[in-house]
Amino acid sequence: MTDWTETYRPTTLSEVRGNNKARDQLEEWAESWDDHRKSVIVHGSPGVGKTSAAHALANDMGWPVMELNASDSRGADVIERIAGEAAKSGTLTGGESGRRLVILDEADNFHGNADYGGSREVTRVVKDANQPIVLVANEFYDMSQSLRNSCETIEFRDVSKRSIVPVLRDICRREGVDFEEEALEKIAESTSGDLRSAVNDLQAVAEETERLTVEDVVTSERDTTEGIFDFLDELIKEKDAEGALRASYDVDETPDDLLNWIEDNVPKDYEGAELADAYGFLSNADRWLGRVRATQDYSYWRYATDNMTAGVAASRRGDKGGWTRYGPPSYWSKLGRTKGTRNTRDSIAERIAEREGASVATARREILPFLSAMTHHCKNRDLTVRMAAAYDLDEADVSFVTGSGKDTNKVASIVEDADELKTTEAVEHSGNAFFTPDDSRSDADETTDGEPNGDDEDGDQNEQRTLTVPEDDDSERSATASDRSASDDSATADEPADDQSGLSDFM
Ligand SMILES: Nc1ncnc2c1ncn2[C@@H]1O[C@H](COP(=O)(O)OP(=O)(O)OP(=O)(O)O)[C@@H](O)[C@H]1O
Repeated sequence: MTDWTETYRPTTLSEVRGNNKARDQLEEWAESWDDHRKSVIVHGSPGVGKTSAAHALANDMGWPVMELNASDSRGADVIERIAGEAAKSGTLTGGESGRRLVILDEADNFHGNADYGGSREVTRVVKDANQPIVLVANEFYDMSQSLRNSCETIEFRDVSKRSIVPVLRDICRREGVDFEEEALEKIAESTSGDLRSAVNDLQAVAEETERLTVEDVVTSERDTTEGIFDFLDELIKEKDAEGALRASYDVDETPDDLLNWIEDNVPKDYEGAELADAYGFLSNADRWLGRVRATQDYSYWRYATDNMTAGVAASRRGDKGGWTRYGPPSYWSKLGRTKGTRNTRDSIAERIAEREGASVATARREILPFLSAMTHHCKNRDLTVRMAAAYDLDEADVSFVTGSGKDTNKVASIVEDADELKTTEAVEHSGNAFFTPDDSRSDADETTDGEPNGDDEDGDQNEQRTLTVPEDDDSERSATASDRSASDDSATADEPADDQSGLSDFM
């Protein structure tokens, strides 16, 4: 059976769904390339169509493609030869115009890796290019600043459920699969903005059934996640080090995902010294995973797995009983997985901790994810400005917390306003915690209203602070601070960690 993600890969830009703005920008970039001669970085989460868009663009423009993948090629000379030559040569077998499109996939993996010549080499090639180059990356900030500065930037957002469903519907029709509309919605919902996963899930379920129903989707979800819940129980509560390692062999998760699952759930049962020890092992595991990413040497996975399983089990002190509500890893914890983002995250968490009188761990695991959800894409501008002022956030920080592009005017103007706000008395002398999302309503004006009204006279009837959190271009979701105390099993792309206790407990 052919892979549907390949069969239904967009061949023209108009088939790239859910990122209209980015798509238009890409087209514009290509059409005006002769005038500006800049390369472009296309970045965003996995499976949202970045690489497909680059290929579709080449197709639309009639440009042959030359693709280079960071992990396939070893050594600076290879980069030089392929990207350099291709970039310089206007006469190679190009299209009618002599143009060809160079696609540098996994461009965030070149960074700091001597084997690949590091990012300096790439930056040089990219700067000197005589042909258009698209650099595709998941992690914008894993690329060096000079590389980022020498390129235009286009962000691909997670694909909204609303955009995913029609893609699935279309595939079903073309494959002759009968379906319940709701089943498609369920798939779209559970794949959190990743269109490739949605298509994969659709294919997996559709192959097992005559008519695709919601029940099929739910059953298949349960089958794939049941294993992990049993494993967490064994790891966290029951098995010794060796048993935990063995149990992990049966779990159908990548080490990266497994680490996220463990990291998010271990604090539900461990505390104090045992938790600190467990985190120590998890951060070792994380380092090994980083090494795998940097070198593509998968033999390091073993050390990562040893640490996250045997290490965590060995950290346990005393018996653990009872039933624990484990939950899937949050989008947020996945974000902390790379060095660049982790450093930014930790430095912001430290500032939050200081101001709020909370521990850094609480700031990182509880407060920051919450703020991130509330200021998603800076839509709640007023709140974002106040937050930036309260925690001294610069543009990179604001971009990190909100998910907005760092170089956007929006982020720059927020930081400017925050600087201004910092000089006003209100903030200087407040000394109050900025973050008070509990129900005490003691200083409602410090936190937020949904409107960017800029005045401070709203210490009124804020019974419940309702914040409108935009999900993406075409849909909106609302959340209230106190809603967050209620446990919610479903982790979606932009929701913070499932926090059983409610944030107010930590304040
Ligand atoms: N926006 C989209 N519109 C249509 N199909 C898409 C889109 N995004 C992803 N797909 C489907 O998912 C597959 C994988 O997409 P693609 O490889 O382009 O994603 P990506 O963002 O480059 O991910 P990665 O960073 O993991 O390479 C495509 O072949 C296509 O089937």
